Amino acid sequence: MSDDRQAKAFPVSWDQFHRDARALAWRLAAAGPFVGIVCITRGGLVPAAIVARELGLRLIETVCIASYHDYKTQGDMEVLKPIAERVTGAAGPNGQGLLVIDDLVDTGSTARMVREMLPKAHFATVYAKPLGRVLIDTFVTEVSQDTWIYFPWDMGLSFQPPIRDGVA
Ligand SMILES: O=P(O)(O)OC[C@H]1O[C@H](OP(=O)(O)OP(=O)(O)O)[C@H](O)[C@@H]1O
Ligand SMILES: Nc1nc2[nH]cnc2c(=O)[nH]1
Ligand SMILES: [Mg+2]
Repeated sequence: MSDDRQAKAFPVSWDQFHRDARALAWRLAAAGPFVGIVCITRGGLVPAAIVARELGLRLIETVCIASYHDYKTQGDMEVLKPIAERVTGAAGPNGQGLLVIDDLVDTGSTARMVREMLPKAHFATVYAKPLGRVLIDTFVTEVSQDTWIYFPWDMGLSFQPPIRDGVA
């Protein structure tokens, strides 16, 4: 989503993210068991840590994919690091028993690419937009396609001018 005129901002605090990632873990507890996690970097690292703690999983792998090279603009997908054979070897055929985690699915391009690597894995995200949600087995909150989610690791506290100062 790159049209700023339509974009709705959805800022997520650390507290909120922790609650939502825990809610994801509750849902995944009923969908497992899983032999390990493959998190899609970088956004998947934080929810993967929370879910791994809740589900007692210690085999954690990354698949490193870059696509949004500029803020809000998706470019060519690049796999910077594939999934280690040692991890796929611990799972069933085609990734059966592996849990793939990302922070969100938007257009679905990232999830689609990882799905090709692990067709039978269970895909989970904390947030989902309509275009990509069909690719995800478990998610917590759906937001509209014209929403931009701001994660707590992308934000900081800043001064807000009093409302009165903005009133003409
Ligand atoms: O469904 P899509 O349209 O593919 O978009 C979703 C992906 O975009 C973001 O990652 P990004 O590529 O920005 O990299 P990052 O996780 O390193 O921030 C997000 O973390 C997802 O991985
Ligand atoms: N932070 C963030 N990254 C994204 N990548 C694709 N969609 C989004 C989004 O809504 N927020
Ligand atoms: Mg990402």
